[in-house]
Amino acid sequence: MKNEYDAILVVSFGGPEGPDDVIPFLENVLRGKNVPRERMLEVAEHYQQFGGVSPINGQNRALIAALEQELAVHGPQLPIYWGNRNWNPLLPDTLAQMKQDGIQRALGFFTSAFSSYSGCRQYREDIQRAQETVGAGAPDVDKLRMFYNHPGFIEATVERANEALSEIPVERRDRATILFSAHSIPLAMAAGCQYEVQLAESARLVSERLGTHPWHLVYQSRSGPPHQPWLEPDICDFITELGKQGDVQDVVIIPIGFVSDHMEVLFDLDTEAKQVGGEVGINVARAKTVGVHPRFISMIRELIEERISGTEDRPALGPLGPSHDVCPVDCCLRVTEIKR
Ligand SMILES: C=CC1=C(C)c2cc3[nH]c(cc4nc(cc5[nH]c(cc1n2)c(C)c5CCC(=O)O)C(CCC(=O)O)=C4C)c(C)c3C=C
Ligand SMILES: [Fe+2]
Ligand SMILES: [Fe+2]
Repeated sequence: MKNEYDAILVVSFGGPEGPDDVIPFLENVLRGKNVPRERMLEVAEHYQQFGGVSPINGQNRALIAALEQELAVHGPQLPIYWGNRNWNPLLPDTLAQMKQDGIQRALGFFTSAFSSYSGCRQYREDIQRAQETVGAGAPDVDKLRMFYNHPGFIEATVERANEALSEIPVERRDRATILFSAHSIPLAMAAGCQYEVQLAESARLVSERLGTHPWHLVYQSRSGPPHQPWLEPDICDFITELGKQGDVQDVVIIPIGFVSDHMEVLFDLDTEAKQVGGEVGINVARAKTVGVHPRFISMIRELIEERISGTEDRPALGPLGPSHDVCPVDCCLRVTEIKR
């Protein structure tokens, strides 16, 4: 069966592009979320230390340029649009432009490899709201499947990890501990999705291709009030604990939960986690995210082709199989409280 599409829509998070954007951006991010204002101001300070500019928008521009090139060479010949949840270009403006250009049905690539409310359902809600804002004639958008176990994502991550491992002195390299890091979320939210299961599976798939390193899945960028439980262990606490145990010399962080080196990677890992490593006598190296790795870009093209052709051949590594194309009604529900 063949599906007709006339565009690709890259759907992402957005980030500030100057000091005056920081607070309004963070207010957009945190609208409706239970996060103390002090935490927001603390995060604002991280952004201000980098001139109020998050690299995420530039990284998405680079991703789109690389994908345009990939589609120009291999097809399908489709225009690529880009819309964000939290900062310009915002999804309603992008969908209005798509309507003006006569686009009727697009395939959506979300910059999240893992299923969560934030990375799946919330983006679908954002698109729906944008369609309502644009009104009649707004394009339909079908989301591409989650790619946490796609060979393209795993192979690109493995290559990035090997680059970071090569920074460790060769005589110590095989003993380096690997920390796979992902954005923490409230435990209640985690109960409504496959986030932890998928993260653990990606980490396993990558680690088995790296050799026999000890490895752990850890979390970063926690934002909730202190009484609310979020996914743990926190990466900085974990490195501190490794330091106390005294038998780990080198740690390689793989930011498996993210696809580009945005502010949460630069600040929470390169600044904070590396500083903690220094304090406890552990050398910390950090692998780059997949970014515009050619295998990651070819994976996006493969996901597009697979969906257009309707083929049954949908590559996925490991036992969990390919993720669904169309989210079931209860996919990535926003659970705010765990029922006991
Ligand atoms: C309740 C859950 C979350 C809160 C609160 C939250 C706050 C928060 N997040 C950022 C910046 C980023 N978050 C990103 C990804 C991301 N965030 C959550 C959850 C919460 N964040 C999840 C589950 C994820 C992963 C899925 C996804 O949407 O990507 C990202 C990366 C986005 C990307 O496209 O790569 C950023 C950047 C801030 C500044 C913030 C509030 C202080
Ligand atoms: Fe976040
Ligand atoms: Fe989902």
